[in-house]
Amino acid sequence: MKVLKVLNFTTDLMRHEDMTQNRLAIQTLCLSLLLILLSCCHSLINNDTQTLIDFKDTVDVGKQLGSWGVGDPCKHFWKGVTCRRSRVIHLTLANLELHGSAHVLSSLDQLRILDLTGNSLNDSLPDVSNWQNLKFLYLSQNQFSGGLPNSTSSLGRLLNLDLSNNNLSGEIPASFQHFGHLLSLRLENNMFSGSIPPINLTTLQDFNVSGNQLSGNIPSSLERFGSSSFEGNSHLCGRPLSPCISSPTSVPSASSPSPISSTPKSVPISNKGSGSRLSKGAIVAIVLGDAAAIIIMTLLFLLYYWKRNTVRKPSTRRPEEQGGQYSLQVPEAERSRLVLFDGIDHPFELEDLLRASAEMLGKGSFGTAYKAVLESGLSVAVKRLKDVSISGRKEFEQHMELIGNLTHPNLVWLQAYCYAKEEKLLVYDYMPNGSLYSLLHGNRGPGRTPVDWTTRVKLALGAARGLTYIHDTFGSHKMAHGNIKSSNVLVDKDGNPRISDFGLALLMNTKSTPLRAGYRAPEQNDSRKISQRADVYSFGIVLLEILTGKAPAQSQAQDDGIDLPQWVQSVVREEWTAEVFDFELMRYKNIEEEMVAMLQFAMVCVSHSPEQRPKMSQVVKMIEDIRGDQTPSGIDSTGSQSRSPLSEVARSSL
Ligand SMILES: Nc1ncnc2c1ncn2[C@@H]1O[C@H](COP(=O)(O)OP(=O)(O)OP(=O)(O)O)[C@@H](O)[C@H]1O
Repeated sequence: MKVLKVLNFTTDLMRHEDMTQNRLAIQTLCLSLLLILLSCCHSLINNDTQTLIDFKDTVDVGKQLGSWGVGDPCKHFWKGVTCRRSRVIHLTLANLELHGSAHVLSSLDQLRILDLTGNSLNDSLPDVSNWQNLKFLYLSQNQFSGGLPNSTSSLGRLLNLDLSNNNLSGEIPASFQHFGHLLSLRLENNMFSGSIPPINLTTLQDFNVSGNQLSGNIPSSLERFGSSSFEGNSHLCGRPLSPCISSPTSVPSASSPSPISSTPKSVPISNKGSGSRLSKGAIVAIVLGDAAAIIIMTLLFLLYYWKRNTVRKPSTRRPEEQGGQYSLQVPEAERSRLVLFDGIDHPFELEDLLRASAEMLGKGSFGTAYKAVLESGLSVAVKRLKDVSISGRKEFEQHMELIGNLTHPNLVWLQAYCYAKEEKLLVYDYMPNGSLYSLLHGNRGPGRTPVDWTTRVKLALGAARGLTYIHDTFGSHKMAHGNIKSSNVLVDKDGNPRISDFGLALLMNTKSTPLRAGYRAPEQNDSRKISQRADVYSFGIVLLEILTGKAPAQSQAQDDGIDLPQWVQSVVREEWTAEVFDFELMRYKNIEEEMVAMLQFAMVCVSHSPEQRPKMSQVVKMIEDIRGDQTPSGIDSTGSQSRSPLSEVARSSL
């Protein structure tokens, strides 16, 4: 109706000859278009909001979603809800005693992550046909029943699927074979029956169908997963379980072959009885056709290489040799390779990046970072990677998908990436306010602006939330950041902290951390293996930096910094505890207790034994508790340093 009205209006408009009337009409037309646009957006926002409210009404028996219902979920805090461009993209509601059907969620068509783990949701699984953008689906430890929905094939972009520990039944759909990005498929402890379809995905790292009612041969493509992935299915056989035994008495069914005798029938090469042999003419035609196709392909191939080598020879000089200029080596043929992630406010192309004015920000463990200002005025940070350990394009792209889907407000978002033979570029949001490292340790001389306690707590809390999000999102994979340090906590234009460089430690070398000595957990000194517990250790060091104002050692030699946990312990033992805190903090009144509480917890984070360290979610809770609702503390005009109660409380905890 609205569109018709606009069309009629446009026709009317053309009949007007008077200029003033025309102008008036154009203004009204723009206004009506704007109104239509606004009403569309409004109805979209309302749809997601209404869906969430309906879901709460259906399942929130334990009243755990108290924050839901006030205002807009994308503008106000609704527990577990993350939005992008006013649409709900993440819904993470694990362990909240939710009970009932989740069907209503099927209309959230922009979801990237849905985590309903550990509730008591029942009924059949929701229709998934709208979830085409979904990357992570965690529905384990509920009471979902029935078969997988017919629309499962819509989930082709999934990275992780966990339906374990439910009452699901029916067959495992063969469409999983087409989930080209799937990293983890967990279906254990359900009632799935029939045979396992021949899923052959090179991407798959984690697979479990144990504790079901599956039967028949284990497909050879899945043998590489250990026996624990298949145990508890009494009719399943073949490697890595015991071999299938042939028996003349068995009669296997088509859909669920028995472990006894499952030799596939051979397909006849020529069907002699049917009289459908090819004629001589047909054979000659096929041979000629094939030959022509091969010749054409060879010519195209030669043409491509001739063009590549004569028309455009990419420079092989590094930018350093070119006087530090920003010059990227992306051959013409590979320029379409810039992949932008969904929801970018100002899309751009590789050409825009190549034309942009740029300055070097610095060199890190993974390569060189530049600030690039595009002609549109947009500033981005471009990271030019060196020594990428992942060599294949596909693997690189999958890794980027993983990183690019993390969109927590306390992470530096990856906007785009480019994979070319000579160049691997990552494009991030540009953070104009430096890093926590530069705020704490930069320019300690005259003219320095001190960082007050409220700001320090805000930065610590935001960074902890960002890291918790990384750990929670990849909980089942035990993925970690691997390079937590104050220079990787950047500050955005609004003064909010954002963790940078997530996923790079995994990209450069799947086993080791690039961490500098002062941030490295004791167990990493030998193995260098990254883990969530080691991240907590590194985060503990960041907390100690915030409290003491001192920088940790950057190298084993330790001539450029100190072993922070050791230093704190030695200071506290010598009873001049107030000295442990940054002298800049001493002018703020009434913060001693908060600082001491934070110090105690930071020291638990840097416990020698990984098991004694808290989880990041506990760190967040601790910082939230420390601050409570207190308003920023005022400056003590006397500047006096308080020793009590620091000495007693802090010493007793260390
Ligand atoms: N998104 C960004 N916005 C603004 N500045 C950035 C951004 N990413 C990196 N930088 C800055 O670029 C410089 C180099 O950063 P880079 O991350 O490459 O190395 P690093 O953090 O010093 O060390 P590492 O590689 O071990 O993390 C640093 O000064 C950093 O603050």
